[in-house]
Amino acid sequence: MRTPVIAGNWKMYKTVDQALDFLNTLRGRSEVNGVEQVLCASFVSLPTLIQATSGTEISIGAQNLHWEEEGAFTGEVSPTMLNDIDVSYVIIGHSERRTYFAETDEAVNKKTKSALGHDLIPIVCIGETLEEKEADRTQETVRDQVAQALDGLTSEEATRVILAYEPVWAIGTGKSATADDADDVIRFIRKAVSDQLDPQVAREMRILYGGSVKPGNIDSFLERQDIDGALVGGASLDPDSFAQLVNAAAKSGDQE
Ligand SMILES: O=C[C@H](O)COP(=O)(O)O
Repeated sequence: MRTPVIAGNWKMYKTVDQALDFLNTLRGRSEVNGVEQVLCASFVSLPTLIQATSGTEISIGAQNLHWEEEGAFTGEVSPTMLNDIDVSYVIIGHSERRTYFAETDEAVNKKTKSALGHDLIPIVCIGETLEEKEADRTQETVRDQVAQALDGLTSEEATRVILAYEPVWAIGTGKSATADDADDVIRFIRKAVSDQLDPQVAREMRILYGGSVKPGNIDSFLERQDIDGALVGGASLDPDSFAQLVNAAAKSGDQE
């Protein structure tokens, strides 16, 4: 059985004090069993958040990393540095990084390998743009992104990857994919993983949906067998709404 994951992507929101306020309000409100809850915050807040969540069921993730361990790469953060402060997860290849920071599939692959080599759990984002969707190229796009992200990984490594299917047109727009459409694409992704690696990896790999997920629509995604949780932007910024998402996922895990 795959443990559901609710990962909040705080993007470039929240100062250190605001991050701590969030945790203080969240305390005791989110279910601790049967679900992995992850908060992916800015690099600046990570050490404080890790200290504040020590001994709790909340895990902390970064939103990016460089694949090299060290070097002359101004402004970058290495996997070794994330290890040093006990970060557990890292988002890789988010569409905002692909669009605004020219992150390529090749870089996504290098970062994924580097994260795995440093015991970080990569949350690798894939998804089609509106233009690709309208040209009926959703499957082709996600298949290529998955193929390149997982290229060269062993089955054992690939099983540790979490994929997040985030249609770019659904991110921050309030217009989520329908559960039917998300489910269709995620089943297609599972089949692609099975063809590329092996059926067991496809059965064990967690695949999340992301794009305008909120407490009001999370159940429709979680009730689909192939959707293992969500990567959430806007609705993860509020502790009450994040707790509701986590609790919904814990409940969905109970029912399986
Ligand atoms: O990483 C999260 C996604 O970009 C989704 O953001 P959103 O929930 O605000 O649409």
